[in-house]
Amino acid sequence: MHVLEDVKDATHRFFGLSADEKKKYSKEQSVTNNVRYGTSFTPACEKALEWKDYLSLFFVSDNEAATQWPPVCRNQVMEYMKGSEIVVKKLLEILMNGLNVKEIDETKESNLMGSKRINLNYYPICPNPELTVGVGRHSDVSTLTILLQDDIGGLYVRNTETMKWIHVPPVSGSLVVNVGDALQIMSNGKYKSVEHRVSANGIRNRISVPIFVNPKASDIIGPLPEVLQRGEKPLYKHVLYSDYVKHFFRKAHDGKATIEFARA
Ligand SMILES: COc1cc(/C=C/C(=O)SCCNC(=O)CCNC(=O)[C@H](O)C(C)(C)COP(=O)(O)OP(=O)(O)OC[C@H]2O[C@@H](n3cnc4c(N)ncnc43)[C@H](O)[C@@H]2OP(=O)(O)O)ccc1O
Ligand SMILES: O=C(O)CCC(=O)C(=O)O
Ligand SMILES: [Fe+2]
Repeated sequence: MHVLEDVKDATHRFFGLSADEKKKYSKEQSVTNNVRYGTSFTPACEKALEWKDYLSLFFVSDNEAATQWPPVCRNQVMEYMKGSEIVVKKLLEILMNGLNVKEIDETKESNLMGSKRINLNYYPICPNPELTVGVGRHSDVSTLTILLQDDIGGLYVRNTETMKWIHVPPVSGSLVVNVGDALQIMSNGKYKSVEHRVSANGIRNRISVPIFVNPKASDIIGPLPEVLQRGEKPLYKHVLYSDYVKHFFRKAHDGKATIEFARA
C-alpha cells in the first residue's frame, strides 16, 4: 500500500517542479530518448490539445534508471515497477492458460513482457472541461497495462456490446488492468484491448501512473501458433512491434483504429 502512495506523492513532486526543471526532460533537452516529458499525445496531429502533461520513462536497466530518471521520483517509480512484476507474471500465466499455451518460453516471455514503459500523467484543472478531454479515446498498444489512479475519477471504458461508456470509480489500494493491442493480436482477438478515455476536470488536478507491459521493440508479433492450432483463420498479420508503436504515436487518438495496422 505504501508503494502506491509513495509513487502518487512522487508524481505530484515531479509535476510540482519549476517549468525549467521539467523541461530538462523534454524531447528537445532530454539526454536520453528513454526519458521524455511532454504534453497532450501527438500535438502536431491534434485539432485540440489534450489537457494532460506526462513524463514517460522507458525502462532499460537499473543503472540507467538510477542515473537518468528524475531524482524526485525515480526510487518510488522503480519500487512500484518492481512490485508489479509478480502480479503481471501471474496474470499473463492465467491468460496464456486460457489460450492453451502451456509454457511461456523465452520468445513468448519477450513477446509478452519484454519491455516496460511507465508514464506519470498529470491532468491540471481545466477552466473549460467541456471543451476538451484529459485523454482521447484509445486502446493501449501494450500487452497489459497496470494503472494506478488517484481518488478523483474521470476514467471511462467502453462496453463493446452497448458501446456505452462506463466510469471506472477509483478504489483506494486498487489497480486497474487493461488488455492492450499486442495481446489482442497475439490471442487472435480472443482477448480484446479495451477502449478508454479520461475526461478533463474543472475542480481538481488528477494524476495516474500506468505501467505499460509490452513486447520488445525488435520483436515480431502475430497470432500465437497455439491459438491457430485448430485451423483458425489469422485475423492479424505479423508486425514488427516498434513499427506498430510508431504508427500509434504518428496520429491523434482515434479509438480502436490503431489495430487495423495489423489486420490480415
Ligand atoms: C503520451 O500520451 C499517451 C501515451 C500512451 C501510451 C500508451 C502505450 O501503450 S505506451 C507503450 C508503448 N510501447 C513501448 O514504448 C515499447 C516499445 N518501444 C518502442 O517501440 C520505441 O521505443 C518507440 C516508442 C517506437 C520509439 O522508438 P524510437 O526509434 O526511439 O523513435 P522516436 O523517434 O523516439 O519516436 C517516434 C515517434 O513516436 C513518438 N513517441 C516516442 N516515444 C513517445 C512517448 N514516450 N510518448 C509520446 N510519444 C512518443 C513521437 O511522436 C516520435 O516522433 P517525434 O516527432 O517526436 O520524433 C497512451 C495514451 C496517451 O495519451
Ligand atoms: O489517466 C488514466 O486513468 C488513463 C491514462 C491512459 O489511458 C494512458 O496513459 O494510456
Ligand atoms: Fe491508455
